[in-house]
Amino acid sequence: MDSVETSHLTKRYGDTVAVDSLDLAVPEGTVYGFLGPNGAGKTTTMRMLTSLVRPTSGSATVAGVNVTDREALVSHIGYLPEEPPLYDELTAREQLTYAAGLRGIPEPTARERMDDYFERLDLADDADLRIDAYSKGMRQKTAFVQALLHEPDVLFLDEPTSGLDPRAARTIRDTIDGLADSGTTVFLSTHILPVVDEHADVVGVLSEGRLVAEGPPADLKRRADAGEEADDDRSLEDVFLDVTSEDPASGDSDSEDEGETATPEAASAGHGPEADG
Ligand SMILES: Nc1ncnc2c1ncn2[C@@H]1O[C@H](COP(=O)(O)OP(=O)(O)OP(=O)(O)O)[C@@H](O)[C@H]1O
Repeated sequence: MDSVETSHLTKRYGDTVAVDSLDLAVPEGTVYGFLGPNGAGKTTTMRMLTSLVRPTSGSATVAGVNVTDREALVSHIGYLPEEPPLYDELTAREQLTYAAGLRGIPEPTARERMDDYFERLDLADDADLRIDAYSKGMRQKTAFVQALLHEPDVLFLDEPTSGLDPRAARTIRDTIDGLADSGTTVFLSTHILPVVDEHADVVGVLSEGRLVAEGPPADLKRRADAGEEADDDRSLEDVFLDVTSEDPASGDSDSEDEGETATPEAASAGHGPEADG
């Protein structure tokens, strides 16, 4: 069974098709690098897969659970969104104890896991300070631990190393590798392509709501090479710019304009709360 399966998954906001008939099949224990220009539909996809917004049409299961069944889904998933929900008036330890309680994790277990992550992420000395005194990186570390404290089957991460110093970023990336080795599926959305290149088993590139390329990073680079003069230095960035530069799905893909990777409309993403989730 695949950990993440979607079939014609679609989300519309009025006239905007944020996600357009997406078909995914992500095997257990995979690190899936989810790429795409601003406004491509990555966040919307992850919000559907974590049951925060309802698909307009199509279907999806995560860890075998239909994403419309939020109650059944929550124990199987962890989500680190771009702007993590934390209570400023709590300390990191209080915040995580509270989150662990909601997930039904026994307190001694929660404490043990927390202390382990605090050590690894260099947060131990600050774990009893209020979050409103935290730097962006300290908040990010707290939210990362919150997303995985209950050892979910599938972990959705949106820019997990955002605001982190190099050592903490490395720890997070090592943690991702370790989780995948032990069978956790990690769905990783980031604009930092070298991270995806190094850690993802499979990469999917979304553009205007559609999946325009998918495969192991090495395959994508090799495939991209085939149409070019011999060039051993193709990077994932080159592939990304190629497949998102025009609308490849329409077959109209000869473009020189490397800088533009999304339509201006698609780039002006708004992330307001939604009534139908
Ligand atoms: N709540 C909403 N209401 C209306 N439109 C929305 C909403 N959320 C997203 N959209 C639109 O859906 C499209 C996809 O947005 P989404 O946030 O999923 O993109 P993204 O790939 O995560 O972008 P980024 O890389 O900038 O975070 C955009 O056109 C955006 O404006």
